[in-house]
Amino acid sequence: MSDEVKRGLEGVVVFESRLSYIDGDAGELGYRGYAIEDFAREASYEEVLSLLWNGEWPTRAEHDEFAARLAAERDLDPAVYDLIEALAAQDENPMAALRTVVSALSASDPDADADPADRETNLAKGCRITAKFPTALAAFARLRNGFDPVEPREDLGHAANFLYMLNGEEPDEVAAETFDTALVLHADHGLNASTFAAMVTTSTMSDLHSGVTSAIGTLAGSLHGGANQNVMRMLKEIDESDADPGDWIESAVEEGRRIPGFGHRVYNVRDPRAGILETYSERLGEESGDPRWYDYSVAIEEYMTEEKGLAPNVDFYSASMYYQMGIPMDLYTPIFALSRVGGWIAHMLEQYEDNRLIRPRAHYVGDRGREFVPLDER
Ligand SMILES: CC(=O)SCCNC(=O)CCNC(=O)[C@H](O)C(C)(C)COP(=O)(O)OP(=O)(O)OC[C@H]1O[C@@H](n2cnc3c(N)ncnc32)[C@H](O)[C@@H]1OP(=O)(O)O
Ligand SMILES: O=C([O-])CC(=O)C(=O)O
Repeated sequence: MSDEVKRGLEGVVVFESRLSYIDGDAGELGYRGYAIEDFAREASYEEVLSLLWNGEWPTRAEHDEFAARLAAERDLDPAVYDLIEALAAQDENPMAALRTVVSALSASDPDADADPADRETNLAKGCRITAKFPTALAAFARLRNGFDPVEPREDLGHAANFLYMLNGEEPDEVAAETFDTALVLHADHGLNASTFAAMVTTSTMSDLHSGVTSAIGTLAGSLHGGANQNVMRMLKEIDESDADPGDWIESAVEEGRRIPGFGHRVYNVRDPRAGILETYSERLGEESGDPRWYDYSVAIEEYMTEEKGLAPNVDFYSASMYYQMGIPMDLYTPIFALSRVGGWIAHMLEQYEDNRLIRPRAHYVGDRGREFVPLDER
């Protein structure tokens, strides 16, 4: 057994998967063999869920049936609303609130005690978790601002319904489609840290709610999903400084700051999702007549790419896009979770089919053979 330490498990291959294909040198990403550029603008999040969970794009009839099933699961138990109200009253961090709520959802799940590996039960549970996420997050966001939650509407798609519940008014078609594309692009990405956390949990034959709870906690950090809100905080900092964005970023890098939205463990080139999100950020700036946030982003990218050899990841342009859609900054990471929950569940479903406990080793470098001295003799 080798004691070579692979820090951060870099380059270690631990599973076979049929879910997402990533070529980090070519900047390519596909779900189940379909390149994201070919479907991201056209396929809905519901279609992508079907593709990830079942392996094929749904037919129209399958899609309508699945979308209706998902929409019918959006309601929350009154006890869950009470919990959300208590978390909002404490002004809890939204990712912590979402993590707590998902854990609590298992209490009212009809299949909570079922065999954790049963595929049909997990598809039903997965549907419920995915459907209830947006309702919980929108209710939390409204309650903390002193507004009543807005009941979900079954006649709206997943993306449009979230914006409706968040803002209390139905989004226009462009906003709904833009948000839907963001959900599609964030849905899966191989063995990223949060997916891996879910899979470590699953590997003990624990259940879906536990896996999703582990994953949310892992997505929250600033090196992973938490970077999107930090990108926007950086853009605001630049705006408030009145400095030229190129000069600002140069000083920040010289000070040794880690620039959110840049660098990636797998991509050595531009993340293909960034290119698509960039087009939305640019368009929103043009439409509002205030291209500032997009322009700052472009200036930062130019500097980071040319001077540091670091390219933007998915979190970079999603930030200015969400900001221009009027979404509060601290909801960007929970919104990432609203989408990625589909990928987490897909990987857990795949893993239950052929599970083995995940249990790596540490190379022990501490002392051995030390003599124990009882408490009162120390
Ligand atoms: C959805 C997602 O999770 S996408 C990633 C979101 N996270 C971010 O955007 C946070 C900023 N980026 C980063 O911190 C990193 O690029 C990560 C965590 C994404 C990838 O990290 P790793 O593969 O472990 O690379 P690591 O952290 O070892 O960095 C390698 C080198 O590049 C530098 N580097 C990497 N990213 C950045 C960055 N964003 N800003 C400045 N320097 C960076 C590191 O300082 C390091 O330099 P060194 O070798 O001189 O010390
Ligand atoms: O794959 C990763 O390490 C991070 C990432 O881009 C994602 O989770 O979407």
